[in-house]
Amino acid sequence: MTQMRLVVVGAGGRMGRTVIRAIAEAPDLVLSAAIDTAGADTIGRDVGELVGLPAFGVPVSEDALTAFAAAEGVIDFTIPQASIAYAALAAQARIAHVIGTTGLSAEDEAKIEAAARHAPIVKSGNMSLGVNLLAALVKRVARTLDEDFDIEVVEMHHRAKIDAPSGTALLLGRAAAEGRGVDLDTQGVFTRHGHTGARHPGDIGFATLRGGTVVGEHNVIFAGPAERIELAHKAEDRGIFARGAIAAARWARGRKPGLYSMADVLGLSDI
Ligand SMILES: NC(=O)C1=CN([C@@H]2O[C@H](COP(=O)(O)OP(=O)(O)OC[C@H]3O[C@@H](n4cnc5c(N)ncnc54)[C@H](OP(=O)(O)O)[C@@H]3O)[C@@H](O)[C@H]2O)C=CC1
Ligand SMILES: O=C(O)C1=N[C@H](C(=O)O)C[C@H](O)C1
Repeated sequence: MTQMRLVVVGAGGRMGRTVIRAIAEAPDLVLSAAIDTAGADTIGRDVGELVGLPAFGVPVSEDALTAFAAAEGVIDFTIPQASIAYAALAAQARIAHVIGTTGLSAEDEAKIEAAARHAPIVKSGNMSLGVNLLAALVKRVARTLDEDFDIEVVEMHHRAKIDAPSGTALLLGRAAAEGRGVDLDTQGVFTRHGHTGARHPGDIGFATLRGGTVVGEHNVIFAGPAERIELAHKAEDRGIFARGAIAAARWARGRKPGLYSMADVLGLSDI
């Protein structure tokens, strides 16, 4: 098979740079373009130089339309507004779109679902193997335990993160809700402050910590009578997300239109 031509959007971001470095190491992939925000100071710079590698001969561009027309896939860790615009463009170009961006609203999700009618989209709040395996375990444990076990999701990320709770915390909360057979939209508790009253049975609580350079830590606690089960994941390097996104792009190459998850990519959907 020929090398897969990939576009990275959000090229100058923490994840964009990590994905570019990971693509440079993969002999079956070629970075055909790197896109950043229009007017950003990265525009025009050589992509290799941007990520601390020898020059690629590919300048960072703001022209996504031309880039998508000449590619088979796009990897996107940006912001919600950008991801929905790129989903429409990727749908037009009929190329695979891997979306790692978090903090999407219900309206954004609906737009992505609409785009997925025309091209394959793999979207996940966490692209790592470890977290997706953890989600399967959380679902399994939640299926076994009843409301005597209170479920709480605790996450910590670096100080620059702009959304809360994290996409991963929501993914894990959803796995717990699914395992228990309840709806996260009605059972989720996202803030506690002041005189809250006692915890309601069946609540799924979320707690958010921000600080320093923490890549991403998640802990799902099942707190029962006189015992507690904790399932945790600690990300030590953003490379785990980049490798997952690349695996998703390879998996989505030539696949029929649809909205897929990392559980589909990793073969974990039936757990
Ligand atoms: N699913 C997963 O596994 C993971 C998801 N994430 C998520 O990915 C997203 C990005 O994270 P991170 O890399 O840390 O954030 P950064 O802020 O470092 O990077 C985001 C990049 O997107 C760029 N950007 C914004 N708008 C556009 C646009 N219209 N076109 C092209 N580029 C654009 C920004 O440029 P500028 O600053 O110039 O506007 C910035 O360079 C977040 O939502 C995060 O939660 C992160 C890690 C793993
Ligand atoms: O913003 C980040 O950094 C991360 N975001 C994702 C999330 O919101 O869960 C994934 C990872 O934890 C890092």
